[in-house]
Parts: sequence; C-alpha cells; structure tokens
Amino acid sequence: MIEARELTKRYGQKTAVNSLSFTVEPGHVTGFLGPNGAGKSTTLRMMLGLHRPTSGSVTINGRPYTDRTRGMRDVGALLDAHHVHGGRTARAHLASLAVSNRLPRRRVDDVLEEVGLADAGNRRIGGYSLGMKQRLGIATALLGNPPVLLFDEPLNGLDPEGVKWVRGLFQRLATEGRTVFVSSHLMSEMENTADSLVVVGRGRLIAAESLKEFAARGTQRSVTVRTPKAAALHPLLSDAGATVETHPDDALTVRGMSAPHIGDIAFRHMIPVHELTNNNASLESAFMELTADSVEYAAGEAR
Ligand SMILES: Nc1ncnc2c1ncn2[C@@H]1O[C@H](COP(=O)(O)OP(=O)(O)OP(=O)(O)O)[C@@H](O)[C@H]1O
Repeated sequence: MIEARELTKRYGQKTAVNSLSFTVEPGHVTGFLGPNGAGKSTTLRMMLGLHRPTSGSVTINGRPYTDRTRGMRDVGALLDAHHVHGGRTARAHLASLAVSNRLPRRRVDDVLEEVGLADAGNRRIGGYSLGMKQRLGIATALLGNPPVLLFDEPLNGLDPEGVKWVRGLFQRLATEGRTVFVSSHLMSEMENTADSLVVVGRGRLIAAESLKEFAARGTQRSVTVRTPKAAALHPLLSDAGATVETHPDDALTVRGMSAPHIGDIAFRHMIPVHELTNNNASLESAFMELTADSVEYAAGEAR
C-alpha cells in the first residue's frame, strides 16, 4: 500500500504538490490523473525518494522508499522512457541493472519476453521507437518482480495494440495482488485502464475514489433530441425551463429536463421525435468539470 500524508513540495515560490493525502491499495490499478503541471511526476519522484518532500510524507508498505534496502525487488518504476543510454542494447541495459541489484540474470529474458521485446533485445535502444522504449521501461520496472509498481505516463507513444497490451498487463499485475499506480493527464487513457482514481489539480487532491464514484460527480447530464422540427421544439422546451443548444443536424442538446418530459412536450405539439437519448455524466466531463474548478480555485491564490 502507498500512503501519502499531507505531502507537500515547494520549489522556491512554486507549490508543485500541496498537502496531498491519499492511499493506493494493492490488488487494483489506480490511475493518478491530473492536467499537465498538476504535480504527478513530482509526487512519483517523492515516492521514490528522488525528491525530498518540503513537508509531509509518503510511505510504501509503511516505510519511506529511502529506508528500503531491496530497491527494485520492493518497488518498480517507469518515470521517463527516454532516460536510458541509447548506445546500449536493451538486453545489456537490463543485465547491468540485474547485476547491480543482485537479481537473477534469467529475469532479463523473462521481462523481455513479457513486454514483447525478446526479438529486439539485442538491438541498440537508440534505434527504438517511443513505444518500444515504453515497453523497455515497463520491463525495467518488472525486473525485480516487485509488489509495488509506479508508472509515469506509460501509455504515451504506444499504438492501439500496445495500449491494449499494457491494460491487460496492468490488470494482471493487480490481480496478482500488486499495487499498480499509473499516471496520465488523459481521462480517456484511464477509463479502461484503472479501477480507482487519485485525481489532482494544481498540486491539490480533487478526488480519491473508484471510477464509478468519480463519474457520478459529473453534473452535466443532458439529453440529445433529434427531430425534423428542431426549430419548433427548441422554444417550447426553453419556455418550459430547459437549457437548449441547437446543432446543425436536426439535433438538440437539452439540459435541465428529463427525457420523458421532453417526449411529452413534443407529443403534445405533434412534433415527431426520431431520437431521445440520455447522455449520462461521463468520466471525461466529470474530470473536466472538477479540474476546471481546481484551476479557478488555485488561480485566486498566491502560489
Ligand atoms: N525542479 C523544478 N523546479 C521548479 N518547478 C518545478 C520543478 N519540477 C516541477 N516543477 C513545477 O511543478 C509543477 C508540477 O510539475 P509536475 O511535473 O510534477 O506535474 P505533472 O502533473 O507531472 O505534469 P505533466 O503531466 O505535464 O508531466 C509544474 O508547474 C512544474 O512547472
């Protein structure tokens, strides 16, 4: 389990991480989500002891990372897929890590196989695509077979097949009982990857809950109505108190009124309705709404 308590990091006047408290449980893929500059990388670096918190703490299974002696056997991480020596082969890169961390050499072949780089293992990393570098970064994180895994933007640069593979891998690692913490600035990436979320905006915690609970926070529910008489229906709905937006393809987006109520009004005025669809609050809209609030809130503060 990962536990952040009042975790804060300031760089001079800039507060990159602001009193963050959350826990990340084993057995789940937890998404760490926030717009660019929200403080995700800084938080991950503090988890790994690469940055010292200004105040507060973050522990992994009860201890700060810097107290740990088992290194890659305890925690595996992918921070920056580019941060590898391009002149080496992937196999040599992993082998040197295995030696310095006293890991069995066979782990190198195991993880190359696991990430689909077995055939490319003897090629120089400099010639790798971004997607291949991400796979190598994931292989590096897995090398020590650790119970806790941290990934910073691991889906970046992967093609759709690669994204599907990573999702399957993360789910499997979680099913094995590991703690899997994955950052992204895109809700669309997390939607089918994570089952829990820690959402941050401008260094502050916005939410720490399941994906389902997070989606329910979105308030922007709407109904799509398609009718050849959109121009006639629009004022009828507005007069009844709805907020209506017109689209060029005979469609209206209606807020503040239920689908049955809209249907009844149309029926009373003999207006044919070809479509009446509830648009439930999506994760994306919940994310946009909640992070927009955090930006406004933070913009008013001295930072
Ligand atoms: N070494 C540093 N010195 C000064 N400011 C920093 C430093 N590192 C990060 N910051 C600032 O702290 C804030 C948080 O940055 P961080 O990289 O942690 O965000 P992020 O959520 O990972 O963003 P992204 O999705 O863009 O990677 C940003 O405003 C960034 O400019």
